Amino acid sequence: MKSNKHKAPHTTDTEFGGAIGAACLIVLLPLTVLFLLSVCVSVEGAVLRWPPPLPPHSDLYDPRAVFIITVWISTHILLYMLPVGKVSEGLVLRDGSRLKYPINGFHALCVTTVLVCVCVCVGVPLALLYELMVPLALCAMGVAFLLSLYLYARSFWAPAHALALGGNTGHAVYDFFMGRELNPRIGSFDLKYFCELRPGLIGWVVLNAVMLLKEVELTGSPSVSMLLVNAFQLLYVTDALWNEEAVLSTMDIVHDGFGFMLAFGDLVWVPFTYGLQAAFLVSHPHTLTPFSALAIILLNGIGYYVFRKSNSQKNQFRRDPTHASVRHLETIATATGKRLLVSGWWGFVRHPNYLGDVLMALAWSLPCGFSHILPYFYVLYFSVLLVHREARDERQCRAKYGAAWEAYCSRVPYRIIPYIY
Ligand SMILES: NC(=O)C1=CN([C@@H]2O[C@H](COP(=O)(O)OP(=O)(O)OC[C@H]3O[C@@H](n4cnc5c(N)ncnc54)[C@H](OP(=O)(O)O)[C@@H]3O)[C@@H](O)[C@H]2O)C=CC1
Ligand SMILES: CC(C)CCC[C@@H](C)[C@H]1CC=C2C3=C(CC[C@@]21C)[C@@]1(C)CC[C@H](O)C(C)(C)[C@@H]1CC3
Repeated sequence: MKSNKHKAPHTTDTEFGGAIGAACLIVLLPLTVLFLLSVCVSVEGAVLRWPPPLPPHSDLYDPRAVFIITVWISTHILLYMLPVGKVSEGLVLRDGSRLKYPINGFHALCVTTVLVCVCVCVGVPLALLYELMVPLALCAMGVAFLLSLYLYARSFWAPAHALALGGNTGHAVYDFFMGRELNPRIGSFDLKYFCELRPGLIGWVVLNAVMLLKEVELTGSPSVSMLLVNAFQLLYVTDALWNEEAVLSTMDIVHDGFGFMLAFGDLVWVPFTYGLQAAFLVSHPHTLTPFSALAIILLNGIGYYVFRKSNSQKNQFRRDPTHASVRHLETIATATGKRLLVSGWWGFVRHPNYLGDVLMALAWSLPCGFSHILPYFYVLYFSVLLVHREARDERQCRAKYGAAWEAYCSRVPYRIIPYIY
């Protein structure tokens, strides 16, 4: 083992309640997924019922789930490695180098869509996956745990400059959770980038389609609520993969190490909790009036518009501040040489992209009605995640930009919601 002891970044600030918080999350996150899935398919759908309707032991493991997860991940590894689409460079790393990333996630989504359609046409019983949700989630958890152990172990062989600034306290549990290595790669295969956008994100919309097929099997036709949830979330995932290059400048890729938090988040949390609304609608049908359907479509449209426009404006500005679409915007200089936007979307609130995202999250829950809290899990969790993320980003920007950041905050006082927060 190489000794990086003297050069490796040593983290002293911790998040998520430090080692104890991380240990609790490592146990609680998988239990939460199992709990949510079990409540979701139960007839009551009541989160407060005690004891919760947990599945019997015999329903936890199914060899078919192991087979499906293996085929799924292998297919996406193959699609990632296909020499299709362009290759883009990430941001400059601490050692001055830039990594190369394949931009072919949208192709992977298209191929997956074709494969799903073929399966439906030739009569593969995809709706069966509804009954396999718990074993599938458990199997994905196994993959996330094994991957995290591998990532933690291999990080001790990584050079000091390849370690993340945030996951190196020396405390094993905390570092395992946060991730020690920034961009772990096997050859040119980037494990974090692959997991962030492929198996989990695409898996989420495929599971949504499974819920739709299950509803059709049970009732003969899809409900408007189910169609809306599927369409909204498909739009979100398609957008992420269409704008795949933009993910290269997100906090997860640029700042966070790859450890249990992201491995579990990408491979389990996203596919098995982000689509709970569709799973809920299978066992709790809800009929929307045309007026409420239109109002929900409008809300999702506004959310998407704010999310996309603000993200694109910042990405364009960071790529080329002289571009015609951004050069008229007012900015302030920072000591780093980078400028901060203080007009346009980023002069409205400090995180307009979060505002748009949370409006969409609400629009994804409303098609399920107001009889249960469960379909609102995503919007509640997501609000907490964004408030926490905003605070992390604020800390990093204050450290990076100092007085210029203070000036930005006094020019744009609200963080996410104008006049409220
Ligand atoms: N669905 C989900 O589960 C999740 C979705 N998301 C979404 O991902 C997207 C990306 O979010 P995230 O990575 O958190 O962060 P952002 O895209 O909001 O990026 C924050 C960075 O933008 C730059 N920045 C901030 N203010 C300005 C300004 N005024 N002018 C120019 N640059 C500025 C700073 O970086 P620098 O100056 O170094 O360029 C800052 O660190 C969001 O739309 C979010 O909603 C995020 C998390 C989870
Ligand atoms: C389980 C933990 C408590 C939390 C894990 C958080 C992760 C699930 C999220 C952290 C940042 C994410 C992003 C997206 C998905 C969720 C995670 C991985 C994202 C890929 C969704 C689609 C968007 O368009 C995006 C901007 C590309 C997102 C990037 C951040």
